[in-house]
Amino acid sequence: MITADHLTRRYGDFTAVGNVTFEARPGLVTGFLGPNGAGKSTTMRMLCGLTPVTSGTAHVLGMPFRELTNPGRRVGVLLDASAQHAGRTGREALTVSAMLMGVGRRRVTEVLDLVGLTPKEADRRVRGYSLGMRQRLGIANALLGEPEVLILDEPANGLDPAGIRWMRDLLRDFVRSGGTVLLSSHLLHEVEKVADEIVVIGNGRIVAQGSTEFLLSHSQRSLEDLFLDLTADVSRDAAAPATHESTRENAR
Ligand SMILES: Nc1ncnc2c1ncn2[C@@H]1O[C@H](COP(=O)(O)OP(=O)(O)OP(=O)(O)O)[C@@H](O)[C@H]1O
Repeated sequence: MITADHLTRRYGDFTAVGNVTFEARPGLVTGFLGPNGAGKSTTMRMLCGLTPVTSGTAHVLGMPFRELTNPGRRVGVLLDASAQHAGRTGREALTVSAMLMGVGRRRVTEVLDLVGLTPKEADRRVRGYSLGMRQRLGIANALLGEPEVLILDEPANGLDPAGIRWMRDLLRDFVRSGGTVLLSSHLLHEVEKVADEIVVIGNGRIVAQGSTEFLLSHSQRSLEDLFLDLTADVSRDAAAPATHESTRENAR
């Protein structure tokens, strides 16, 4: 379970994230959508204790992320695939993480195989990796500790079509076995296929949330049309965030 409760982050006078409240529940993929600069990464960083909150609370598995002992064994995080040590090989990067988490080396080979990085690719330095390969390595790192929760910021970015399908199957399998997934993405067709629940953020505020089925059945439109409508003119001065009911009005 992931819980954001009135989560707010200000930079000076600017509210990057304001009063964001939502849950991502076990057994479900929760899609986190919003235009560029809407506040998705800031929210995810607050959930992972990497950006301090101005007010509100962020809990993962019932506690602040920073209070989890050995967090990598509980929560798999991919926030920035390019933030990997360029001078290490993929295998070395994973081996260091495995050592920190107390995970056996065999798991490194397992996750490399799982994400489709060949032994030859795994032994190349990360600086020579394509975006898709970095993304696969980041996903491998998130899966390394066999966590219960995945927090993934645009994990499909740079993946080829086979990779995107693989990712979808992986996430569906993960939640089928009781895991929790929070996933941000700009690939709306993909989110429509993979997400059970959707949270839409615009200018730092939640503009809609609910089950994918609910949102789509009430709008009678694609997720792309609904998203573009909901985020077309989100005003920073807008009143309280939309709930299921007001989303229903919007979606008509
Ligand atoms: N350290 C910072 N200092 C000042 N402003 C920041 C900082 N970090 C983020 N912001 C601002 O907060 C807002 C939200 O940024 P964020 O990266 O969370 O958006 P996003 O929804 O993830 O966007 P994208 O889809 O482009 O990745 C943006 O206006 C951004 O410029």
